[in-house]
Amino acid sequence: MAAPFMVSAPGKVIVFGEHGAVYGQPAIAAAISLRSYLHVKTLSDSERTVTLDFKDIAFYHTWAIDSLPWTASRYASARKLYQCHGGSLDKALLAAIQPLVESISPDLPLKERKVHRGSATAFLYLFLSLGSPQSRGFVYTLRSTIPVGAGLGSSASVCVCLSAALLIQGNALEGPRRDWDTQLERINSWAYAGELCIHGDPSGVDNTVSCRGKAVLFRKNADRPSSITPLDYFPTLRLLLINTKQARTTAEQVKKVQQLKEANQAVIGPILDAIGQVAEEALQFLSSATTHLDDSEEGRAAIRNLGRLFLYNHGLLVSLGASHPCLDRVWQLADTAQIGWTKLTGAGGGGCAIVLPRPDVSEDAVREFEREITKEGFKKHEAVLGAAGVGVRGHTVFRTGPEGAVEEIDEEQFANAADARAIERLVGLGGQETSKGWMFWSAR
Ligand SMILES: Nc1ncnc2c1ncn2[C@@H]1O[C@H](COP(=O)(O)OP(=O)(O)OP(=O)(O)O)[C@@H](O)[C@H]1O
Ligand SMILES: C[C@@](O)(CCO)CC(=O)[O-]
Repeated sequence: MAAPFMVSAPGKVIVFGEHGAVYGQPAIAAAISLRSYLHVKTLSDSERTVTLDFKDIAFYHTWAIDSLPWTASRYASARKLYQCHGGSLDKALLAAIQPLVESISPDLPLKERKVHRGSATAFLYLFLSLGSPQSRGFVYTLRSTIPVGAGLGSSASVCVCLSAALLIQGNALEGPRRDWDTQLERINSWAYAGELCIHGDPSGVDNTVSCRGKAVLFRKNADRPSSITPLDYFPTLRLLLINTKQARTTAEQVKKVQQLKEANQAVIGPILDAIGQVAEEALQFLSSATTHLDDSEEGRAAIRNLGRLFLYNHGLLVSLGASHPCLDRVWQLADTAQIGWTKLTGAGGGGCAIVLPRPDVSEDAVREFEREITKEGFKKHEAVLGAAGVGVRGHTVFRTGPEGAVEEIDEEQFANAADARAIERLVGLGGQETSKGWMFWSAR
């Protein structure tokens, strides 16, 4: 029986360019140290079932492998090539999955049912595309330190984990030690298919940065693959990440902007273009050899310049209706106390804001701001930008495994870890990372 293994992928913040990204404008996104972790256990020959144990959304479901609609998968014959997915989903496969998904969590309120069904759709689509009717049974246990529905790319990191795990199980990856760019493309293309199942019409920026890690400039192209430029020089920016805990879904937010655009192209089109212009200007500025975000007078001026771009970007998103009174409140608190420049991040409508502190702000003022934020019921997350992308842990997954002995992670302990810190301690990654036993498909 194959030994258990674990894959992991990070969440993200969009620093500039959300919503514009859906319409082909550039966006700058960075991976964060909050991550999803997927533990994969192979069952014995006689147990021909596949189980999802997605703890963060309290979703547990088992399917008999023989009962799945294998004949609907157009990939069945091409599976051995593991060809990358195009920009749209296979409608016949989606339709075949639908009855299975509709029977999930029937007694839960609609909102929770939708959450379960989104994840189940993404999983079944990928399992039927990349698995096989002769497949062994598996249990997939997922834990994440990324808050769900907060604009931090939780769904993308889940989709990257599922794609990587299923490709590993299908022997379609050679391991991070060689030709990792091709492998990353493969993982990313299937992760995007998962995102399409959950989000409707996403740009692909979230799964791309989750896959590759660090920071990227992303641009969706209509008629050819998206352009992805790794931003290896991306500076260590100090950002405060404030979660308003106001849940919303990316799919609904993207749809709202789409409807706005359809209703008034003449006004909304230029706003989306301007969002792209801000990202463009930020890129030129950040990639300039003369930009240093240090404590010198020039460094301080550079941070103020970035703050100005935060201001523009947020204002444009507000005019698209992407803000929320809670996000406005974060903005107001940070502005009144002269803490720094605030911008919503991700799809908006709730979720998270990022605050770029002024270069001259005192630590006392930041602490007071954090107290105010907590009083409002918001939560500050500690997140380091520029984290590693998709990774794998397990000695026997690839021929060239990690160096040194790697202890197996106890599935029970992982499934029942009390909180984010306990998960990170157990897996040796995330904020407390030692990364022992982990291998990543990109240079760290
Ligand atoms: N930890 C998780 N476990 C299982 N499924 C998840 C998890 N996180 C996200 N999902 C799936 O993705 C959906 C979340 O999408 P949603 O738009 O609410 O947030 P997000 O991905 O966190 O935000 P964004 O795309 O703006 O960064 C959920 O409804 C669920 O189906
Ligand atoms: C709102 C959006 O631009 C970012 C979501 O993180 C949607 C997308 O690009 O897929």
